[in-house]
Parts: sequence; structure tokens; C-alpha cells
Amino acid sequence: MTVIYNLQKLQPLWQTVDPFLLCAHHVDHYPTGNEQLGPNASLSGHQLGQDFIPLKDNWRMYHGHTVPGFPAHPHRGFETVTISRKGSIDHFDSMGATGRYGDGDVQWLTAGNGIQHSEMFPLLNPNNENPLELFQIWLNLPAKDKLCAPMFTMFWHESLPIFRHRDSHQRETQVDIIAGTLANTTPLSPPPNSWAAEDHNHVAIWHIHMDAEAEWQMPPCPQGVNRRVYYYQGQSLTAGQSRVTQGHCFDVEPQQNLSIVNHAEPSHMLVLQGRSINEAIAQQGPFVMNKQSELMEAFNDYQKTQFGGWPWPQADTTHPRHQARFISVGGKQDFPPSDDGDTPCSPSKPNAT
Ligand SMILES: O=C(Oc1cc(O)cc(O)c1C(=O)O)c1ccc(O)c(O)c1
Repeated sequence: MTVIYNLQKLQPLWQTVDPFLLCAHHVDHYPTGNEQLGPNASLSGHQLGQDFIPLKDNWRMYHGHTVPGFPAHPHRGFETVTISRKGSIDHFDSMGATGRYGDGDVQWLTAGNGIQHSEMFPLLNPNNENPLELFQIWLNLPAKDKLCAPMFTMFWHESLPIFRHRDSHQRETQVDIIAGTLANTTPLSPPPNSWAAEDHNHVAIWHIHMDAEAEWQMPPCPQGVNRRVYYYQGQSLTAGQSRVTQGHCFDVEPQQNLSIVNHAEPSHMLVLQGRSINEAIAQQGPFVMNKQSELMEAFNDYQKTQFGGWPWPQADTTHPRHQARFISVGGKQDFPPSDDGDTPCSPSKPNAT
């Protein structure tokens, strides 16, 4: 029996289904970093401010001019989940929260009634290349929660639950659990207004790594839950009875086990799963509401209040090169768990270029 369907080639912005709105996978091979933490290379050939297509190098500046990334911009009506895999991200927002995270950490930001934030990718290594890889996922909020208070949540990679399975040949499948229980592995708590906060919505965000030739059965989920698998790195595998090559996504019949047999190369997949919110969507750029009139209200409110303003020196502010990972929210600092029990240093003043 076929248990996968809608097999399709991945588009530059990965195609998503309700309750997800967007999934961007950024992979950039940045060169060494300069004094300003930007690329130590010529920027000619990059369409500065709008550099999304790597025409010249295999890296992009996105909306950045000096440092790559996304300088201050607003959101309303949904959540961003940023899964860093390689490299660092400097966060600043209109609530006064800031931080540096990366290398597997996950930031979950409930934009709710409105927030401005910046996400810059500082190139911290002046002597070597600065690879960056991250996923930015937009998870919709239901009408009842679209205007909730914004909230900043950080999952340090040291605390993320990991599910591990070894097949009969000791080949491993590892699943990093950002949301959604898998077998007996439960996730960290999502933000309280998230669609993921209600168990019966079965929201899952899983990052899967399978050894070459590993075999694993993804357990079923309830009828009516959308489960989409993005196969983005590897060579090929068999999902159910279908051969799938890297660079494709497919949907899974929820009520059946999905057998995955990996072929000769290690494979990486992302799973986005959840019950549909099933409400009308009115979207313009960074605002996602249910009706046109609510979009107008969003633009008017943003013009009037700037969603709290911008309390930082610049729209593309970064932290100093040697700043370790941290967050500061509501004046309270938090650091990744350390093995040696040492208290990490407090953050220093941010950079203004
Ligand atoms: O790239 C797009 O979205 C983003 C990805 C990020 O990693 C951070 C961000 O702040 C954004 C963003 O807010 O735009 C994107 C979004 C929509 C779209 O039509 C695109 O072509 C790209």
C-alpha cells in the first residue's frame, strides 16, 4: 500500500501546508569575517538590501548591507521558529530582548499582536570560513491568538530532546525534537499561545538524520493531521514503497507507520506536522491575519506604534565578536547549560557599525 503522496520537487521557499506558512532553508558558505563581522570579500555582484539569489558567490547578504541577515522588520499574527544548524544569529527586538544563538539552538518567537526583530548572521571567524545553515519556519496562529502578547523563547541545543533508534545492523536514526512527541521522547514546552501548545493539534517539528542504509519506522499520527517530510540532503531512500531522491518533499498517510529505508549516503530530513487551523488567511508580507480589514489595522498600528519602537543603536546591530551565546529577556539573562558549572560572562555592549 502506498503511504506517501504529493511527491514534489522542493521549491526555493519550501512549499508548506496549514498550519505552516513558510519554510526557508538558508545554506551559505561565507568567507572569513571582517572587522564589522561581514564577509571579508567584495560585495560587488550582490544586490545589496535584496540579495536572495547567489549569482556570484555561494553566499547571500539577504537584506543586510554590511553583515548578512535580516535587519529590523515587523511581524504580526504568527510565530517564527528558527532552527540554527551552523553559524551564529544575533537577535534584537522591540521588546528589548536580545541574544546570540547558533549551532543547533532553536528560537521560537510568538509575534502575536506585533513585534519588530532583527536576525543578523555575524561572521565570527576572521581566519576561516563561516558556514551558515538554518531553517526559518512560520507557524500560523489561530484567530483567537493572533493578537496575543509577543513572546521570546529559546531552546538551547544542549536541552533539546533527541530520539535515537538503532536498527538490527546498529545503523542509527537520530531525531532532534523541536516540537511534538515521538515515541516516548517529549518536547520542551512550546510558547503558551502557540498552535503547538494544544496536544490535540499534534504539531511536530522534527529534524531527522539517518545513517547510510539505516532503517526506521515513523509511527502513525491521528487521522486528519498533515505530515510533510522534506528530504533535503543525502542521495536517495525508500519511503513506504516509493523511491525518493534528495531535493523532494512528500506527504504521509497519517494513520500508517511509514517505513524509511535509507540508501548509500547519510540523509537529512525535516518533518513539519500539524492539524490544520482551517481559517481564512489574509497575508501581506510580514503580517498574517484572517481578513483584509485586519491587515489594514496591522499596517495602521505598525505606523502608529512601530510595535514598541527600536531601542537598539541600528537596524542591523550585532554583538561583539567574542560574545558567547546568551539571551536577555525582560532584563533577565539566560545562558546555555555549561558542563563545568561556570557562570558565563554577562554580555557586553552591542556593536554599531
Ligand atoms: O527568507 C524569507 O523569510 C525570512 C527568512 C529568515 O531566515 C528570516 C526572516 O526574517 C525572513 C523574513 O522575515 O522575510 C522570505 C520570506 C518571504 C518571501 O516571499 C521570501 O522570498 C523570502
